[in-house]
Amino acid sequence: MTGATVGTTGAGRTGPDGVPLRDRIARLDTCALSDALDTLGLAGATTGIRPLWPVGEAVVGTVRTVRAGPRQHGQPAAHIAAAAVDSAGPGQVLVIANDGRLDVSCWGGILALAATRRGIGGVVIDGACRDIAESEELDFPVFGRAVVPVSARGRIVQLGMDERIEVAGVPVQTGDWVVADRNGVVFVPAAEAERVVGLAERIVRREEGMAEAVRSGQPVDQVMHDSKFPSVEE
Ligand SMILES: O=C([O-])CC(=O)C(=O)O
Ligand SMILES: [Mg+2]
Repeated sequence: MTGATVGTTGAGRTGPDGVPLRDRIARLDTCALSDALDTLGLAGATTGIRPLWPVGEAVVGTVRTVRAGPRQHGQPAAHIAAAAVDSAGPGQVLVIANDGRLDVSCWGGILALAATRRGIGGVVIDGACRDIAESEELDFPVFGRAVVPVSARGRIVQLGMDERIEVAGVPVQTGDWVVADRNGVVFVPAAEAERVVGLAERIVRREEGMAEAVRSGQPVDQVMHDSKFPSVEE
């Protein structure tokens, strides 16, 4: 699946063929990126986080992190993620760490409306959201663990923004790349992006060769045998 590029960070950087890094990432999918991260021994692929409406195009962009947590006092407080929405923009994807909690939303239709008005590319939540029909209506991609009716209001707040967070056990920081598609969500550390993307491109070419071999009648047990997977790093 190819994706809609919404990333800006790194936009000036180009590969050997002069193609900007973000365009190269947009040609890849989460599976190829996950394989490249695996090969390099890097964390980045998450499990358990999926599109919460049938998002067609992949989301590709740079991360803005939000750390959510329980509200500690009874004073009126800013709504979860409101400050992040108000400060993010085109090319960015909000990533909300809420420790995988499924008992409370940390995203909803009003936030999605505000996010689309700012050109934000989507949201990835290690937790739950609500108002999913409103996000779908807005064509605003939402990835997370669950949809629930229970409001964030009075329960959780934004504890931090642009901090290093963990999403499904993966360390993530503002400026990292995120790709989210029907397979799930993968983060690519900004400092490793060139290496990961270059390797993922080679993995895609290898898979194209394997598919061609199957089409030409080779048995799949040969095509997919472990011995056909020499180090793709060389
Ligand atoms: O309170 C929430 O969970 C968020 C919400 O409904 C909205 O943004 O519309
Ligand atoms: Mg709402």
